Amino acid sequence: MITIDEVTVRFGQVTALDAVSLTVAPHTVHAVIGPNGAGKSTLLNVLSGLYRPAHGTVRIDGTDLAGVKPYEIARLGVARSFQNVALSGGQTAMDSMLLGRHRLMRAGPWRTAFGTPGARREERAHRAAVAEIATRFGLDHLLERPVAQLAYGDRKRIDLARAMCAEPKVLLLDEPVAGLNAGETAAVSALIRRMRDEHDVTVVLVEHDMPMVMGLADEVTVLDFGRRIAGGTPAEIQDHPDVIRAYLGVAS
Ligand SMILES: Nc1ncnc2c1ncn2[C@@H]1O[C@H](COP(=O)(O)OP(=O)(O)OP(=O)(O)O)[C@@H](O)[C@H]1O
Repeated sequence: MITIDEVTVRFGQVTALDAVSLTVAPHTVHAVIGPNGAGKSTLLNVLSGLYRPAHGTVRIDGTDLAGVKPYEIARLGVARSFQNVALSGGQTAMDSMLLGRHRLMRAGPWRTAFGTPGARREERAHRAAVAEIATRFGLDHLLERPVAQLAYGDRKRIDLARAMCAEPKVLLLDEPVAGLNAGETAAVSALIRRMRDEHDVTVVLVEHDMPMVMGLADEVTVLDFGRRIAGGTPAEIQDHPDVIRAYLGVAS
């Protein structure tokens, strides 16, 4: 369970989040939507510990994130994908997904560099785990390909699989289908659904693609100018007058 209670984040004069409260139930997809600048990415950055709220508390399974460093939050089982696919050029999909397992690796850089038997064994185990996750998500044929040569949609799916390699409890997704065509969007939606249903992952999803959100999310929180203006199931929020007003850009 993620509990966000009265969280306020300011950047100088801008209040990016204004006393926002919401809860995310375990093993659900919770979408955060709203017009540009509403505070959606800021909310994800608060959950991953990148931004600190000026006020309010964030708890993940009861642990208050105040003062907890981003790498410690990752150790708690929080992984994220990025709006702009953060995969670097020459590495293969396998290399990239191995990075996703970083928090699970025990061998430090020295043991790995000297190639001790323990470190080699551990690396083999991690490679096997990556291959298994890739197979499960139908991406195994891409593992040896340099990421830079992959189609954009495949890169997005590899980035999601990389996040899954951390075996997260909570997955933060920032616009996972931005720039994808309808077929690729359906493939990513199916992947996220499986993460929730088969891997017990709790997903917080920021996304502008409304049909995708409406088809996938269990709950939706709507932000506008840093405030939470509505929340509920997709059916409950889609006819909400404040939500319609926010999207039409009419002052409420
Ligand atoms: N690091 C920062 N420094 C200064 N201002 C910021 C920073 N991050 C966000 N903001 C401001 O906070 C507000 C909320 O931004 P945020 O990126 O969270 O919105 P968003 O809903 O994710 O928008 P979009 O849909 O365009 O990505 C905006 O006014 C933005 O300019």
